[in-house]
Amino acid sequence: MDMKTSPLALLNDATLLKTDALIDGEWLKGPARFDVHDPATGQKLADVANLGPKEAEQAIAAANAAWPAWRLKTGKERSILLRRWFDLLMANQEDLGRLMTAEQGKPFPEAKGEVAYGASFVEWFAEEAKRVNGETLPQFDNNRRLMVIRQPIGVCAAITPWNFPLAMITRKVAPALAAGCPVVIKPAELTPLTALAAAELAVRAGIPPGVLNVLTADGPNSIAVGKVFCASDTVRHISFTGSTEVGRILMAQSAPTIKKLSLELGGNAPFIVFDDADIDSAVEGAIASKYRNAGQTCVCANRIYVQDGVYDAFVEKFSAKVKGMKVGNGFEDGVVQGPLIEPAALDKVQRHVEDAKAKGGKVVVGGAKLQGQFFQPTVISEAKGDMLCAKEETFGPLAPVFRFTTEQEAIDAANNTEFGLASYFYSRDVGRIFRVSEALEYGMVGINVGIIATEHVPFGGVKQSGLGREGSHHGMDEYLEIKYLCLGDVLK
Ligand SMILES: NC(=O)c1ccc[n+]([C@@H]2O[C@H](COP(=O)([O-])OP(=O)(O)OC[C@H]3O[C@@H](n4cnc5c(N)ncnc54)[C@H](O)[C@@H]3O)[C@@H](O)[C@H]2O)c1
Ligand SMILES: O=C[C@H](O)CS(=O)(=O)O
Repeated sequence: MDMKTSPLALLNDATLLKTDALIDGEWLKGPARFDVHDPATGQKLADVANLGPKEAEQAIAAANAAWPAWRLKTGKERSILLRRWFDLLMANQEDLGRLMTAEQGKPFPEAKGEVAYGASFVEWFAEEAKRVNGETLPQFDNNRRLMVIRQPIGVCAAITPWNFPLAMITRKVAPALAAGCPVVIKPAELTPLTALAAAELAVRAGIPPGVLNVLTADGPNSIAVGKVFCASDTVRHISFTGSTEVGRILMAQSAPTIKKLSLELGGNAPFIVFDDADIDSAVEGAIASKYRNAGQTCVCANRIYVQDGVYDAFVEKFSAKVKGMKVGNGFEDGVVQGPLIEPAALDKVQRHVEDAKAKGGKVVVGGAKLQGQFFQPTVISEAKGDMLCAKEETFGPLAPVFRFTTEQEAIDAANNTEFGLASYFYSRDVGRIFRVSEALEYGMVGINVGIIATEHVPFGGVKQSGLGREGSHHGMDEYLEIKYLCLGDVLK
């Protein structure tokens, strides 16, 4: 690695560049290594420990050994340690952002924003750790007392994606630790550096050895490690964020051990603009939702539906904004769209563009790959329901704009997918707002807004977008088991 030209040469704290895996408080070089590259330049950034099934078993054993002492801490004691971790994440926001832009590509300001977003889950669950309350119930016999307690589920495995290298980790690890569970994290092979730096800060915060383990692995070893997690009786909960396809695999692999699963999977978000919408506000919301992280988010607007009466005005205003977007290296001033994560991602966007054009779509802006792993921000008008971009998650900077006439037509089109994560619509008619909100088959609905996620809301989907919720007080439930106590002979 040529540190002279590497973006990581500018880290304020060079010791945050961790490349070994963390198991039981020890940094492990591992039996092999895999390379991590900068998607903007193709430059090698580092090589990282490439662990497999043997080390996965070690990490599970370490977590299980650390669990008794961790669960015996009071919620307040765990809260204090999580708060220290939050403070360290925020104190190192710039370095974590730099690592993230280097390995994932998102613009530096956006990366620093994700650090604050990811840290906010640690802050939130530091507080929730103190609120794991139980219940007392009316007795059915005066000689008994009935109560409900909630206890940590046990060793958790977290498998996370590359698009939010910190937030998708803390959204799982923070509630798990708060609830009293130890965790083994397997971060995406494309973006391990941010995860390892966050783990280093957790160690500095005083999270004990074995409570938080980070197992880095390349693609093939990720599959092998996943199988170990699924087959292990010690691992009681797998929290996965990633594609629906992999979610299905993990669900099937976990069936023999009846594991609790939290699945945050793929999306295909509709973004509906009605005639009565504030068009300028709808354009702003569509830009924010569609092109954040170069369109590589699970809640990006994937299909934009615009009612006939405002279709031309929306396409004109929206396209004018898209034309003005600056694409480039995430460290360059003014860049709002960085590279896509890998060549296959560009191929998928290009495939969706060519398919749309072949089926009558009109390219209004962009439509082509640029140098390297960059793709033009793209708008296609006259999009139709038989196009690939209507049925598949594009996961790139392509905005297909569909025309519709009636409210019911928009609802039916929006719901015509196996996915059900995020959805959006713009209207200022109160009756329509309630009719459409309640008719959309999605876990989340943005109304007159394009960005909806924050740490204290229940984030998650229905249908094949997943199981469970992350964030909010609901996020603790994934890591807690309910136990009913029936106490007899209490008056003797
Ligand atoms: N619902 C959400 O909150 C959410 C958030 C972010 C991303 N996503 C989804 O994730 C996808 C993009 O992320 P991605 O490309 O990293 O997804 P992916 O499913 O390819 O990979 C996600 C993680 O799973 C691991 N993995 C892959 N195959 C595996 C296997 N057979 N066994 C065990 N682990 C395996 C990968 O190494 C990675 O760590 C998109 O579909 C996006 O919608 C969803
Ligand atoms: O892509 C997945 C993230 O969950 C998106 S968000 O930042 O939480 O909205």
